[in-house]
Amino acid sequence: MSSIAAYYAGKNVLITGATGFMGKVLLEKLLRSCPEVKAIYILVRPKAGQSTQERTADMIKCKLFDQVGEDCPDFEEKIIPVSAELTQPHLAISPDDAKRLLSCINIVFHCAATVRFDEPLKYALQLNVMATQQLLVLARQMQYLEAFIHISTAYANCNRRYIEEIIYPPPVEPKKLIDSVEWMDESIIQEITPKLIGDRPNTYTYTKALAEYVVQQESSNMNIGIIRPSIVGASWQEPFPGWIDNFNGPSGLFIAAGKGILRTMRATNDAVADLIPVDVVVNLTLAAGWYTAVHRPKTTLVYNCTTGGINPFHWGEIEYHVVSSFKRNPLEQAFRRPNANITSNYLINQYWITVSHKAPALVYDFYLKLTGRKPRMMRIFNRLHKSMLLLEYFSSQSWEWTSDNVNMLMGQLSPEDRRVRTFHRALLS
Ligand SMILES: CCCCCCCC/C=C/CCCCCCCC(=O)SCCNC(=O)CCNC(=O)[C@H](O)C(C)(C)COP(=O)(O)OP(=O)(O)OC[C@H]1O[C@@H](n2cnc3c(N)ncnc32)[C@H](O)[C@@H]1OP(=O)(O)O
Ligand SMILES: NC(=O)C1=CN([C@@H]2O[C@H](COP(=O)(O)OP(=O)(O)OC[C@H]3O[C@@H](n4cnc5c(N)ncnc54)[C@H](OP(=O)(O)O)[C@@H]3O)[C@@H](O)[C@H]2O)C=CC1
Repeated sequence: MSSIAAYYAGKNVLITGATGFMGKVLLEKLLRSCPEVKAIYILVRPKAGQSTQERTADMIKCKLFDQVGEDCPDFEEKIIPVSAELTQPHLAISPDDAKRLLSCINIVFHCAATVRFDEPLKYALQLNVMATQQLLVLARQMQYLEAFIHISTAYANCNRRYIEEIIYPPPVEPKKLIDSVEWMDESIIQEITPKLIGDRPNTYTYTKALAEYVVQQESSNMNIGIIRPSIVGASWQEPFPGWIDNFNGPSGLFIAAGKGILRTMRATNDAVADLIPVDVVVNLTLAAGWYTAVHRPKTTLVYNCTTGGINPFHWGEIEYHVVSSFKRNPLEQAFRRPNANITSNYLINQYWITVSHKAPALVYDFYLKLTGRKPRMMRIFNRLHKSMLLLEYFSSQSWEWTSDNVNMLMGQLSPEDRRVRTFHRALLS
């Protein structure tokens, strides 16, 4: 058994955000690669009329868990759903559940967050910063806690071009901001948000930067690790290639291009597209949990989980591969044949948006109306244009991240672990 799997044997793990894209993959990999893990507690909020238990039961039916179902048929018994709502006081965890968590948890992986770029600042603060503070309060009381791993983003400091594996001073003292927004009317907060976030593009990156600072300041004597993934895409190898369950980041735009809807997008051809497969991120995350608990670094280590510095890929190449892949494997019910082009020129992009997005949408909606059907194309294009506007910031420029801690972590792995947990070699190939 690899030393990482040996470490997690007999341990009780807590995951927040386990129903999310990355959280699911983390849960699955832990169950499959560390079969001796004792229990995995997952904080799951009731949602859309489903209880915590019902949501969990539904979640593990998804294809992602097929492999672990074959390898470890009783894996479900290791998953212990705990009802929580991270924006509520004490995370809305019942006193009994809290007592149980305090008495047994050895490692925490904090994945839960709002990743929306257009999230109102107050909510983004509540979930990405205040919930993290609440979780740290809980973690500090855990009698047997060995490591607390916080999932941040490589773009938390995207207002810098060169980003080291350190926690930068926050744009504002989080407590001051939290106290101010407590009493402010939503409309006032909305008014001042652009000024507050300053040279960051959205409330997401802003609050993720604040969260890192809070983790550093409020972790007292806990062993902390911070993971900063860049743009997380579909799985590369595990449990099978190509698994993803959302339209976030470029994924939605790739689909829109494959459906022949997206024909033009503002991006810079030679800007680095720092995409990283979700299974590679999860392998690094589990390795960091092991390293933090076993080697107990004196300071909080930050891991820039990025690819641009190791095996750079560019948006111009993405354009080529996305279009050629969908030409070879066309999507069903495509609106048109895939033929997307990126351009860094605003006017050219606006021209193509008019000619190859809006005009065809109007014509097609007119045809739908004529044939007694509900027009829908313009609505789809408006939603797509909103996504594109929010994502352009990230596809029009490049960043450089150091990766000394990631390299160090790789160096600590045994040959067996390197085989089981590719998070570096994969990027070199
Ligand atoms: C040849 C092609 C070339 C392409 C070039 C690509 C360049 C693009 C580069 C991109 C870089 C990305 C950099 C990310 C860096 C940071 C990473 C991280 O750290 S965190 C993760 C990132 N977070 C996000 O990606 C959230 C971004 N998304 C949002 O904030 C929202 O989705 C938003 C504001 C864009 C839209 O919000 P709404 O409210 O209008 O829509 P909603 O509620 O999200 O979704 C409504 C429905 O539309 C689908 N949808 C959402 N986005 C879509 C999309 N882009 N394409 C298609 N469908 C989409 C959803 O699945 C949903 O479907 P239902 O109603 O549930 O059935
Ligand atoms: N995807 C990416 O490209 C990247 C993601 N990250 C980071 O990785 C982490 C996970 O991201 P990702 O998996 O993409 O995000 P998702 O949006 O897929 O998942 C978010 C998770 O947080 C949970 N959550 C949200 N609000 C609450 C709440 N109020 N109470 C309890 N749980 C809640 C969601 O639960 P529910 O199912 O109930 O909504 C879900 O499990 C985040 O911290 C993000 O910043 C970093 C870099 C890139």
